[in-house]
Amino acid sequence: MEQFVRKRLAFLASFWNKLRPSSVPDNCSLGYFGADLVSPQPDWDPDPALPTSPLFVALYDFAARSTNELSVSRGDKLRVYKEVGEYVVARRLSGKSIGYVPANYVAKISQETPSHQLWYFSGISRHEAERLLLSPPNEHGSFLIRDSESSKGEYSLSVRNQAKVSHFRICKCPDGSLYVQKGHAFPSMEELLAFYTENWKVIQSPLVKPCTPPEKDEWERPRSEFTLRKKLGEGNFGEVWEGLWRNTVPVAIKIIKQADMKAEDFTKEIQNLKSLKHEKLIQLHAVCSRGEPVFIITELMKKGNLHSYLNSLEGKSLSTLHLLDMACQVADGMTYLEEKHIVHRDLAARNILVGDDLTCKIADFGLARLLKDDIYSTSGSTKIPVKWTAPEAANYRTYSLKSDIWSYGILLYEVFTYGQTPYEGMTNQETIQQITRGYRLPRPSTCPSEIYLVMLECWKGNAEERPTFFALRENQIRACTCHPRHPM
Ligand SMILES: Nc1ncnc2c1ncn2[C@@H]1O[C@H](COP(=O)(O)OP(=O)(O)OP(=O)(O)O)[C@@H](O)[C@H]1O
Repeated sequence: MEQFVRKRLAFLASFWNKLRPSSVPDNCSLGYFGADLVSPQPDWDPDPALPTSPLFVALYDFAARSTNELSVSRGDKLRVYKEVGEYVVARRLSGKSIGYVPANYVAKISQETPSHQLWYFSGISRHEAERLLLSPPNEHGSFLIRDSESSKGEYSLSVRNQAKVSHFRICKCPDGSLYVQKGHAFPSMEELLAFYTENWKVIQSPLVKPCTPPEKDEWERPRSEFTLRKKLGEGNFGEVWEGLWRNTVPVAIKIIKQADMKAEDFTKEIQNLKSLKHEKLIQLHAVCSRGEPVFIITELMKKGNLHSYLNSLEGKSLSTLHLLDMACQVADGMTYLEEKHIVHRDLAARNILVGDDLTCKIADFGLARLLKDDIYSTSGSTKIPVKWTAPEAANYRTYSLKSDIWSYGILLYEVFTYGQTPYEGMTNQETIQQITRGYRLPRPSTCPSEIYLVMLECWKGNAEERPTFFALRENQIRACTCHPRHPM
C-alpha cells in the first residue's frame, strides 16, 4: 500500500520519507528514501564508563534496522552520549553495545520529575489522558500520572474505571511530600501510588497497571513541524489553514474543535482515515493528536472547494464535458468508499476539493460521524445539510450508501448549475415536506437531459431503487460522456 502511495505521490517523496521513517527496509541504501532518514554512520568514540552522560528512558520499543542502530524496549534505561540530528547515540545500562536510537523514542530522566516511570505522562491534558486510557490495549484499572493543568508543579492521577476515567488531584506540601487526601501525605509519588494500589477502595478506582501509550504512530508528527500561513475556511469541525510542513511542503491543516468530539470515536475514526487511500479521496498526511487542538494534515488542493470554484470566473467557463469529468471523478471516489462500506453522510460540492488540472477529490469522509449527537441530530438543529440529505436520513437518521447516492444527485445539480443552491427560496422545513410529497428539483437549463435522468434515479423515494456508485461510474455518467446529445 505504501509503495502505491509513494508512487502516486512521487512529488511528495521527501515528505513521505520523513513521515514514515520506520519503513526503511533492512537492506535499504540511501538512494530510495533519502540520506536524511537513515541513521548516520558511527563517528563517535565514547568512553562507556563516562559518568557524566545523562540518563534516558526508552518510551517505545525500537527495533534496530542496521548494525549502527540499537534495539531498545520501552522502559529500558539508557546512557546517551550525544545527539545527532533526529537520533541519539545511546547504550542500554544493562548492555555494552552502542548505537543510534531515534531521539523521539527516548526521554531524559530528571531528578525533579518522575519522568522515568512508565506511569508518568508528561505534558498531556485531561482530555488526552481520557483518550489514551479509553484506547486499547488499556482497560479497567489502567492509570497514569500527569501534570496538573490548573495547578503548576502539581500532578493529577487519572484512572480508568470501566468505561469512564476518574481524575484525582495530587497536591504538594511545602516540604515536597504529596497527597490526594489532606492529612495523608507521602514522601514520594512511588509511595503514594503503592498506598492507593493497596487501598484502592479509598478512591474507588483500582490501580492495576500503568497506562500503555499507543504504539508509536508513524502518522503522528510534532505540532512544531507545521506553520499556519493562511486561513482557508471554516466548517463544522473547526478551521482549515494552508500551511507548511517543516517550512517547505505545502499542506492543508484542519484544526479540530475538540469540544465537539467524542474522544473514543475520534481515535477510532482517525484510524479509519489512515487506512483509506484512493486518488479521488483527500490523502491524509499526518496528525498531531497529542495535546490540543488536534491537527489533521492533508494534501493541499489549490483551487479550494468545488462549490466556490464553480461560482468563480474560471469555474463558470467550464464546458459540460469538464463538468461531466468532475462528476465522474466524484463517482470514482465514492465507488471506493462503497466497496469499503463507508457512508460519507455529507456529500456535497462544498466537500469536494479541486486541484490543478481540475482534479477533484472527496473530503471529510468519516468525519461527519464524529460530531456529537446533539449537533448532528435532526431535532431543531440547523447543522444537518437538509437539502443534500435523503428523506429517510433527514427524517429518521437512517444513513446508508443509498442516502449518499441521493446526496450525489444533489451534487450533480450543483455541478450542472455552476454552484446554484438547490431548492432556492425554500426553507429546510419546506424542502423536507415537498420532497416527502414527491416534489423533485426541475431540470436546470444548463443540464443535459441524460444527466437529469441520472439525478432522478438518485432521488428515488425507495432507497433500494437508487443506483450504486459503481453503476453510476461504470454506466450512467460515463454513457453521457460517450453519447452527448447536449452541446459540450
Ligand atoms: N485540503 C484542502 N485544501 C484546500 N482547501 C481546503 C482543504 N480542506 C478544506 N479546505 C477549504 O476549507 C473550507 C472549510 O473546510 P471544512 O472541511 O472544514 O468545512 P466544510 O467542508 O465547508 O464544511 P463541513 O464542516 O460541513 O464539512 C473548505 O470549504 C475549503 O474551501
